[in-house]
Amino acid sequence: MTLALGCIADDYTGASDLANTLTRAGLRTVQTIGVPTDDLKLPEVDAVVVSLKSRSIEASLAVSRSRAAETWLRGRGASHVLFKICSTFDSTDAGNIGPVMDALRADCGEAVVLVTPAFPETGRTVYQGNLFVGAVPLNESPLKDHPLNPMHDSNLVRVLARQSKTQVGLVDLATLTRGAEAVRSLLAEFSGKGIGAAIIDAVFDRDLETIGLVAAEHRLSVGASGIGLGLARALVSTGKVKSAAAGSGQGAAVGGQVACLAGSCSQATLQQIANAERVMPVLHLDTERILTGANEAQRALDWAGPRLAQGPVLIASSATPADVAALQARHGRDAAGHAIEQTMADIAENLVKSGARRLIVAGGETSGAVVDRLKIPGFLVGAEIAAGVPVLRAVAGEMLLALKSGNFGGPEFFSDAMRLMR
Ligand SMILES: Nc1ncnc2c1ncn2[C@@H]1O[C@H](COP(=O)(O)OP(=O)(O)O)[C@@H](O)[C@H]1O
Ligand SMILES: O=C(O)[C@H](O)C(=O)COP(=O)(O)O
Repeated sequence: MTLALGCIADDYTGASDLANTLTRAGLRTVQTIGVPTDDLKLPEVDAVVVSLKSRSIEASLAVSRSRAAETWLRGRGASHVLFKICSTFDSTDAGNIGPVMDALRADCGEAVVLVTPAFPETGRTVYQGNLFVGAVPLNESPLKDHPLNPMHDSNLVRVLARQSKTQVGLVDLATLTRGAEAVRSLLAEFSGKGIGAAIIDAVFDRDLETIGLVAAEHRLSVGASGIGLGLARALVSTGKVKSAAAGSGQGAAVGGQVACLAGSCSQATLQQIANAERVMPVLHLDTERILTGANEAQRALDWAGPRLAQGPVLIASSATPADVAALQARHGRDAAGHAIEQTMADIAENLVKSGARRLIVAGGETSGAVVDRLKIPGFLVGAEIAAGVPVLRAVAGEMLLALKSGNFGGPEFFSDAMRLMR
């Protein structure tokens, strides 16, 4: 296997989002869970997206796991590695975007790392280094209330500089619109000044083409699916990759019961759950019971059993920012997050034991806990349900999953997903 592109994603929904983007841009892509073991049979692909659950763990662990993934990818020919982060730059001043970028940059000797979370297709744009989510700056968006990585500063040059040992510059939109040569010149200037990373503006889809052309000449970049799209387009347009029709994840129906699990507390997911209540039974978990040791997973399984025989169900821990904050005040942010993720994993494991073969999971950390517990080693990419959310076919075992980024998907996402997951 000689890879054209290696990717390291800091959460599983983000990995799935990127694998979808690369596939639709013509790259044969597989998403692995962690660094693949040697006995995992992978198809011939142009790109591998290694999923890590490293966005909200201790920075040194995130660094070591990312470096192991980088070694595996470079060992299979990847001349460029994309460190895939959230399109809303989910991180804290402790990391992990900065520390991981610094380590990967040192490993490959990259002069200047291009960094952008822009993904215009999903309303993520960057202007003068400031990240916008739709029409509002990041720090005024629902991401200010994220349970684990609340974002309070929209200026990514400042945000990254607080996390990184690398000096951070800005490639502004005016430079970008002058084309690849103007970007190259500015990056050369940065390198001469010891600036080792640059946030690059992007507002329109076409901006990604310029970014991809320049990024593909480097060994490392950091960003969301937008820069991934730019890289994929550059690899195809320069002839390094022959564009392939999407399709590896399409295939025979798997059948079996369908279950939806929501751990995301994003505004989009809360709305999607509310809409799902009109079409399927929904159980709202009692998170206080989870944190005080009651077996809420068993209660959920007792509730779901008879209903699954009739059709899909949705089990959610999701709550409003006020309720999330209250639970965290009583039990601690990390303790609450971990306990609820593990309860979701308990539920998923037993639903699969009882016959579920199609799982729709909302939330990146939640997806990580569920997929790790199910010991799924990787996924092939199927049909796109919504921007950034594909149907995933497990490479081992007859299962279909959808791992929905918290903020992605339309109002009827759960119904939309079930229509495509047969
Ligand atoms: N009711 C709740 N109160 C507090 N934390 C919660 C609640 N429900 C879920 N969580 C936690 O919030 C975090 C959601 O993160 P994640 O699954 O990545 O969603 P998103 O994709 O929206 O970021 C997880 O750690 C999850 O366990
Ligand atoms: O928004 C993105 O770029 C990705 O889809 C992602 O990283 C989502 O993370 P989340 O935790 O599921 O919101």
